[in-house]
Amino acid sequence: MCSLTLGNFRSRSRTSDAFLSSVFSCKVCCTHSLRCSRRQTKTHSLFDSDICRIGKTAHSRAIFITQWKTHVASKRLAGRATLHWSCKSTQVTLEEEQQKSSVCTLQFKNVGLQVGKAPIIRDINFELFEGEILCLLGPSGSGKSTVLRIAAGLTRPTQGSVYYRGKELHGINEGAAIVFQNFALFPWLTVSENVELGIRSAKSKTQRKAKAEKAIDMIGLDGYENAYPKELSGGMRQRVGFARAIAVEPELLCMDEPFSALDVLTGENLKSELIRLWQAGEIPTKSILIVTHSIEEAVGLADRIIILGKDPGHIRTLLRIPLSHPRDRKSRSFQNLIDQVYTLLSRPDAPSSLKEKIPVDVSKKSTVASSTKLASNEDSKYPTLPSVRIGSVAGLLSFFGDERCIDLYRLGQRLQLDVDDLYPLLEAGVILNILKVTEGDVMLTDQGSRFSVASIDDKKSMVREALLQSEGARLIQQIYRLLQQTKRVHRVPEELILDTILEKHFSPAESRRQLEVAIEWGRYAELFGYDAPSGELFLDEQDPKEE
Ligand SMILES: Nc1ncnc2c1ncn2[C@@H]1O[C@H](COP(=O)(O)OP(=O)(O)OP(=O)(O)O)[C@@H](O)[C@H]1O
Repeated sequence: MCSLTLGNFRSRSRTSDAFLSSVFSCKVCCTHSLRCSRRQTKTHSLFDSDICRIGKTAHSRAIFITQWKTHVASKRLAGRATLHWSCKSTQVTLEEEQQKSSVCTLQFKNVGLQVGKAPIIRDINFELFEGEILCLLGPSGSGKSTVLRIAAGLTRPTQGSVYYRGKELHGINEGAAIVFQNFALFPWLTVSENVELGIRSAKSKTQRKAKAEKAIDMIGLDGYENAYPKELSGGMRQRVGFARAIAVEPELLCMDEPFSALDVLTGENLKSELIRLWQAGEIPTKSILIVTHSIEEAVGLADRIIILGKDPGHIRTLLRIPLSHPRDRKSRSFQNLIDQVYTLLSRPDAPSSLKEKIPVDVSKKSTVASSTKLASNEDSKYPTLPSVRIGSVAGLLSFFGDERCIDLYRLGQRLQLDVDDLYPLLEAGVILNILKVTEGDVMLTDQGSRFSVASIDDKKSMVREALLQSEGARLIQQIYRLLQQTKRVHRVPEELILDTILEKHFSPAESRRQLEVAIEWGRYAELFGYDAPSGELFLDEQDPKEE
């Protein structure tokens, strides 16, 4: 038994849920009723199975539903089938509750990756179905590219399994092709040669050439076959990247921020062409997995969005986008989804490792050495410090003007910042107790209101207090405590902090980044200083030049 859900209809007719239920003889949930009548529903023989030919009127959609139900029943598809469409849309989006079709292309089961001692991702579970575009969205460092690389078989997970078309993946995924953010073209090869490079399925050179030519034509690069990458604009180079991926006729197309290196208009153009090729079935691709850090891009493209959190990378939530293509970005439903995703992304994770609170001295001048040993918190992961300057967070407050509360999306627009840039600023604001993020809104806390009008000295002492108390700043607290514990000199080489604290929790690159942020924040708060020539951190009560 399947059930159909009709979503987002304006309530404007006499037709009730009960009526639809009787017509379709299966469970029908209507959020609103649909204009149709018995006479109209009886004309269902007019229906053509081609979805594109569904009319714009409500009754032709109703006919479609009838047919869809029959279709679902005849195919004996498992699970709940769901039919969605938006009241403003002229087309129908068809989805089953969890999938577009019941054929699973890719499956991640409890997938994790650990590099050395550093966990990169953990417990990644999801399925990607035929006919589906799945977006991986999340802050920097949440493991989006890692998941994509694992799907393409370029990285081998250290935990769990990946299945491609039901078979466990070992090595390169032969059914997948990948499009990279930075195009990854060979500069010494022509467009044709770059595209031909990946085609392994061809039996002869002629066949390989023909496949490359077809992909080049399809992606609008004809005339440029003999050009070298340096002769092409960024947009054209990425077209070569797409052509190279399409030429291998992949069933799974993996894309790692493919539009982010392009200017907005070029990116939009390429995106809409890709969607057109995909919808028209001109490319053999069955499923698309795409990494982005742009909410608008994710909502604009995806059927489902996986929102990832970090420390280590994990799935926070999975969201369905019940909109048809082409999507109207100005529509209320589109904007609502953007708000929803913003909210989900900006709601801080509550890392389990933060349950224990470290006792610290709130007073900067305190010389009482904590009896807590350095090792006491070694095993619990430090929350990642967002890589932003305190000055930028302070600057953010000026965009509030007289308001205490601003919608996240509006704030992003006001600042002209994408989520990847806005998110760390908000995270820092929360750590510093000057911002609060709830349900799609950013609010100034009382402390935030005081901070925005405070003198520089007062700002510093507010930051100092927040850093010593906030659970999100445990790394800074640990460094501060270590410096206090170091007898007399109160100096510690940065290498020691990297070795004993950071590299147990982060990759080497991230460790270095975390150290830089900790130094920048610690300096601002006058908790500790950094002597670049010796590479040592020292308690701020000491001036290194005096020694
Ligand atoms: N092979 C590796 N060795 C060490 N660290 C790694 C490795 N692969 C990934 N990392 C680290 O894992 C984290 C996640 O990386 P990944 O590139 O997957 O994240 P992302 O969400 O795609 O980030 P971005 O949006 O910045 O590209 C990063 O901190 C990265 O430095």
